[in-house]
Amino acid sequence: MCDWDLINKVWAKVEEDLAGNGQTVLLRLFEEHPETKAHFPKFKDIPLGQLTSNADVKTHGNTVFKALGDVVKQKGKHASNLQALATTHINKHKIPPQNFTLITNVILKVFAEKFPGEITAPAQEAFSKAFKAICSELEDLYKKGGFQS
Ligand code: HEM
Repeated sequence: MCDWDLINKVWAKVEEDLAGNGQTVLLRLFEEHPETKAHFPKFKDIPLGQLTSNADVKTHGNTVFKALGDVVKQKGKHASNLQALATTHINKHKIPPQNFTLITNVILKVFAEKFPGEITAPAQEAFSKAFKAICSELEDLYKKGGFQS
């Protein structure tokens, strides 16, 4: 069982600057895993250094974090949210499933740095469990969706 209440408590803090926090995560993802940037038609040809001031990165960070917040708020009853994400990321964006593990690991790292007061050991554990469950459910949906890399 994941402690969704604890996760939602931290998420309220994340929402104080949803776009900025999403932007930080995307930039860190591109920095630590440069191959992920190549999946984004809007960003793949722009050097990382220029993306820090790119408004589209912030807008997309907001989009990603809005969707992730919608998942978190379901407190585990997120099957339809994950199905929608899997469908577009399989068929439209063609994102291999292991990228979800990369981004959720980056999210945990960024949260620990930005919110040391909120990311207590139990909160870290709750997010870690929830993200693992989400990634594994997405992987199952990818298998059902016949993802071909
Ligand atoms: C926490 C995990 C993620 C969430 C919640 C998320 C959410 C979203 C949402 C809501 C959209 C727009 C609507 C749609 O097309 O479904 C989107 C678009 C997209 N996502 Fe994700 N995403 C995640 C992870 C990733 C990862 C790891 C990659 C690639 C490494 C990726 C690549 C893309 C691309 C290329 C688009 C299209 C961007 C554009 O409009 O130019 N996503 N994502």
